[in-house]
This record gives sequence, structure tokens and C-alpha cells, in this order.
Amino acid sequence: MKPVIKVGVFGALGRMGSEVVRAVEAASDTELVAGVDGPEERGKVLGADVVVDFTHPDVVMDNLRWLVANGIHAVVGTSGFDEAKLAELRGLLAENPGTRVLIAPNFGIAAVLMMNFAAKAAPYFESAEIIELHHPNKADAPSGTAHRTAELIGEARAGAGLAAPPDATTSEIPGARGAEVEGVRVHALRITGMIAHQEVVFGTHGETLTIRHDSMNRESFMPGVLLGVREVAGLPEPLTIGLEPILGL
Ligand SMILES: NC(=O)C1=CN([C@@H]2O[C@H](COP(=O)(O)OP(=O)(O)OC[C@H]3O[C@@H](n4cnc5c(N)ncnc54)[C@H](O)[C@@H]3O)[C@@H](O)[C@H]2O)C=CC1
Ligand SMILES: O=C(O)C1=N[C@H](C(=O)O)C[C@H](O)C1
Repeated sequence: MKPVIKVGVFGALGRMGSEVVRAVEAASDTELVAGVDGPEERGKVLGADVVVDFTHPDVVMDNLRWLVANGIHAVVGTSGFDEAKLAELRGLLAENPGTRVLIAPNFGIAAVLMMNFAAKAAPYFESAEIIELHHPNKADAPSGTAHRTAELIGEARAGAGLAAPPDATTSEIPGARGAEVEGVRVHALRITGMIAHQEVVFGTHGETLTIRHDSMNRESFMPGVLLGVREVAGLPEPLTIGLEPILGL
């Protein structure tokens, strides 16, 4: 029988972290070492095999510096990573071989599939735009999921040799056409009553395709988080982005 995985949670009092605490306590192969909700309490997770981080884009790098320095694997859901943060993280991991970090823009299995399907569809459509819809307490816009989806679509379009999507706009109130991420327009809505939702809208002559994903509650992210906790130590690369390699996608 495999040993129980000792898990710490950063952001334990937050919307996602509190759900992770419940999931780790409920699973038979994981054990909660400690839930931490501020940097001054981090020492409580020393002894954990893995720490799950759902905190804030402004603090997650500081948490990761501490975790990697202490040789604790990290499963990260916090959004807001850019190339500069990832480059720093790769450097830290190179100095601490054996430690693994998994960053997933979205732990919902259906959300991962939505991104995968969007990347597959992208080469066949001249137009592609993303609409993400979230609860109004969200700190960052666009969402990490929308950003990652735009990157995947941008890569697929470039690979297919597609030109920029047609757009005759010459007069615009700033923001009306959304933000541009890798050549893809992204529109962010913040709506009371919503959790996390995304539509990817593709168009070509006479046909459109809309791929929509809805997270109806935060429990829906937990199978993906637990999968990450179980697999992170065995990942081949020091830094993995997305659940795709674990899911065989
Ligand atoms: N990858 C995914 O599937 C998902 C990612 N997220 C992302 O997770 C992050 C957190 O989202 P929510 O739980 O909604 O936010 P939240 O604001 O409800 O929770 C964040 C918690 O982190 C705590 N915190 C702040 N600094 C800390 C530190 N240095 N150490 C430990 N705890 C600290 C806060 O006190 C708070 O309780 C966001 O970036 C969000 O976009 C959210 C849902 C799913
Ligand atoms: O803040 C959230 O709620 C979510 N954040 C992640 C993101 O930025 O993509 C994942 C999901 O959309 C929920």
C-alpha cells in the first residue's frame, strides 16, 4: 500500500483553500499537515510532502521561493503567472533538484478539456475570441484560464499560418474590444452569482463554433487538485504547467 501523502494548504481560509482542506481531510490517501492563511504561519507545513497554494497573484512567488528552498513539492492554483515569474521559478528549481512544481490555470477536468478542444479547433477558423465570466471577488483579469486558452489558440493559429482575425474597428471606446492576448481578444465579465465560466467563440464563413465551460461550484476543482497532489512528486520535469500531461492530453 502507498504511504499517505502529507499535505499543507496555503490560503486555507479562502474560497478555494477551505475546499482543499475539506478534500484533503476526506480522501483516504492524503492527510492534512496544516492549513495556513498568511506568510507568518508557513513553518506549520514543514514536514509536508506537498503544499497546495490558492492564495493571491501578488504573494504566490514568495510562497514558492520558500517551498522550493525547503524541498516541498507545490501544487499551485493561484493565477497571475507570466513568463518572468516562470523563468525565476525554473531557476529556483534548477538550484533545488528533486523538488517539483505543478501550476494549473484550471483544475476542472472539463475546463482542461475545453482548452484542449479550443486549441484543436483554432486552425480551422479565421475568427476567435474568448469571453470569461467570474464572480466579482476575483482579483485578476483576464482569468488565468482565459490567458492560457488565448496562448494555446495563438500557438495553434501561428502553426496553421493564419493571419490576424478580421476586424474593421477604427473607432473604439478603450476596452470595448477587450484585451489582446497572443493576438486573441479576451473579454472579462464580473457577475454576482457566477463562479467560473468561459466561452470560446470561433467563426468562419457561414459557420460558428462556441465551446462553453461552466464551474457550478468550487468542489468541482477538487478531483483535479487531488490528482495533482498524488502525481506531483513523480512528474518528469521540475516545472509542469497544466494538468494535461497527467491526463495524457
Ligand atoms: N487553478 C484553478 O483551478 C483555480 C484557481 N483559482 C485561483 O486561486 C486564487 C485564490 O482564489 P480564491 O480562493 O477565490 O481567493 P480567496 O481570496 O478567497 O482566498 C485566498 C486566501 O489566501 C490567503 N492568503 C493571502 N496571502 C497569503 C499568504 N502569503 N500565505 C497564505 N495564505 C495567504 C488570504 O487570506 C485568503 O484567505 C486566485 O488566484 C484564483 O484565480 C481559483 C479557483 C480555481
Ligand atoms: O478566481 C477564480 O475563481 C478562478 N480562477 C482561475 C482562473 O483565473 O482561471 C480558475 C477558475 O477560472 C476560477
